[in-house]
Amino acid sequence: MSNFSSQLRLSSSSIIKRLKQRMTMTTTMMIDRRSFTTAEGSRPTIVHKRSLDILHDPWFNKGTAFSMTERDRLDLRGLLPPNVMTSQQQIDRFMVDLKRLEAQARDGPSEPYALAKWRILNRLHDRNETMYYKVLMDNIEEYAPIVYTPTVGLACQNYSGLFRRPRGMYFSATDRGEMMSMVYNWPAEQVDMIVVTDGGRILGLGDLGVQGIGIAIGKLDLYVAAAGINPQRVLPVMIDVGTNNEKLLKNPLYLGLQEHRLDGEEYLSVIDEFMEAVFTRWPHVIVQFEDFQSKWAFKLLQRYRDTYRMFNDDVQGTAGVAVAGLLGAVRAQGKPMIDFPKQKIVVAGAGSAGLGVVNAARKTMKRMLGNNESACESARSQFWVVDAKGLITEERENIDPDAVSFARKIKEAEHQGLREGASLVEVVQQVKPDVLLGLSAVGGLFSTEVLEAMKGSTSTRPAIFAMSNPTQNAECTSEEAFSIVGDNVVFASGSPFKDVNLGNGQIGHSNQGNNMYLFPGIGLGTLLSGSRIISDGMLQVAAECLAAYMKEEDVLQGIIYPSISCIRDITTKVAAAVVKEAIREDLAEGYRDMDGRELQKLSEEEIVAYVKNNMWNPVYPTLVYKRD
Ligand SMILES: NC(=O)C1=CN([C@@H]2O[C@H](COP(=O)(O)OP(=O)(O)OC[C@H]3O[C@@H](n4cnc5c(N)ncnc54)[C@H](O)[C@@H]3O)[C@@H](O)[C@H]2O)C=CC1
Ligand SMILES: CC(=O)C(=O)O
Ligand SMILES: [Mg+2]
Repeated sequence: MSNFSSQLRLSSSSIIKRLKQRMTMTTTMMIDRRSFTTAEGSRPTIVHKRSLDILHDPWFNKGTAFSMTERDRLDLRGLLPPNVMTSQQQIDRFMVDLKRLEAQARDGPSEPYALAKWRILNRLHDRNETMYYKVLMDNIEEYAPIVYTPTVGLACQNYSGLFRRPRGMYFSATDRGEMMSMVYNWPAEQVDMIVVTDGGRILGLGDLGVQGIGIAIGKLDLYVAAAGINPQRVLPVMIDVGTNNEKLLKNPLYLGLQEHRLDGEEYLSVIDEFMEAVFTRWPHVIVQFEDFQSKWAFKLLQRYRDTYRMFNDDVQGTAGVAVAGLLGAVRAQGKPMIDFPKQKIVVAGAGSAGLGVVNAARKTMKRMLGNNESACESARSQFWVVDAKGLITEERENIDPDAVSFARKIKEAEHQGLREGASLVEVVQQVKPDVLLGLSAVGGLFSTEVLEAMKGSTSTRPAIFAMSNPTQNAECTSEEAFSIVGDNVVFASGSPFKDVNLGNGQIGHSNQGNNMYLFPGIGLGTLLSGSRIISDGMLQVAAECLAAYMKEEDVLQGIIYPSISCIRDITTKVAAAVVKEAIREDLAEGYRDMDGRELQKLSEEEIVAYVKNNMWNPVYPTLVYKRD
């Protein structure tokens, strides 16, 4: 270590102090009409509106929590009931209303009940963002399944009916040639994070067209809650290129373009124009691609990843989360992670998610085996990929070009007693895998027969990952996995399931294996590092960080993912790991007044402090009016 860097370490607490000061200064300097302070809530925010305009602006509205002096300052006196409430009293009042719904739902949780909760939360989101995120963050275990999977799926399916107030931006095929100017219609001067979808494949629910904007909103809710991205700097985007969903095409109340999806070069030109427009207005923004059909997911990722700050959550986020879970499943067997390359893995589903997972898991095995040719071959031979047509081998006719490198050699298949197109149950029976992982979007695909076949697994602790969303699309339930395969199973699913009571005081743990554990940290880490691209290395360290987060004693009990209540903590760590890797790869150009060179000087501890200090918290700032 150089003298300089050891001195740096010695004085790390003073540097953290310096960091804090600098970041406070940055906040002050950057105050614009839309920004407001975060942690302390004491620094005033300048607003350029008053009276009812303030009450109708969810970015600034505090409702009954406006103090009397603020009511005077902002011409609000008389426009609100006189009793000034604390933010906690406001939340208590809101929760009484929400919980009343629970008491009325005598049949227990049901879809209409979940959707009613979504509507109540959505209305709060429209009225008062600070309070909305406070409620969400304080009750994340209860409300993540409402604003995110599974209920967000239901909300998307019903979006044309549920739509009240717009949120986010809509770019459509009819806006070609206009995007560069219309992007300036968005009121925020600064946008850090965009989640964009074309609605082509929303969760496992298929083509939902324009209604898919709900998933972009739900993902960004997690960016705010988990990563502390300022809600005034997130932008959900729907690119409406039409829909091939016949029901929507015929529905007179559908809100999107009622024409078939654009394809080929026409489609690409729309997405190209959108990317150029948003990166022209906000050169530092990060764009997360979400729920595109697989045929576009891979193509667009290849097209943009070396030029723009973007990633595909379904391909790359899911891959990292799955790899972390697969490593956990090895540890749950009492084995070291380095034994991962010995695992036999059957994957059902060869779309953006399934192939993304196999690709990343193979790379991890290869690295563990020494990264040479034989390591590559060895890693390849551990995976068996099955799609709607059965086992994928080199004999597959008209094989999807994205799946070619995952096809088994016909000799290998025969050696295993299998053939092209063998059914999932046959593959499981013959391979006797350690892990059965589903990303097929087919609810119940892991039938009793398939799960019975998993009893033949050569693992001491077979793992079942039913990762498809939402709940009804999960390949099996946790109850089915434990009751059919056995108490020793390691279980994970994309949408949450309850733990299973195994009797004798034992619990079968239901883990949630969802990309929500990575995408917020990948986004935040990229933002704060100022990396121009999102490298494989940055994604890799994110996955490793998630894997390392789990403690040995938990993993041995079959707990391979953290509880969602830790999501802010895990996101902080993932983001710090991503920043560190971007610095190591010399990609980090810095963020605001923390330039690349300053970043290079930070110790690990300082990087974590830097991340934490840049996370937004739901605290009402003091508002001060100034004329435009
Ligand atoms: N847990 C998580 O974090 C994530 C879960 N997902 C879920 O993964 C699912 C798939 O997403 P994509 O790959 O983008 O969709 P996709 O539609 O591109 O792929 C589905 C794949 O499943 C295959 N399949 C269909 N029927 C099958 C059957 N009977 N047996 C075996 N395979 C079958 C299809 O041939 C295709 O290869 C969705 O339900 C999505 O919600 C996606 C991303 C993240
Ligand atoms: C979780 C997610 O990204 C999906 O199901 O598509
Ligand atoms: Mg997705």
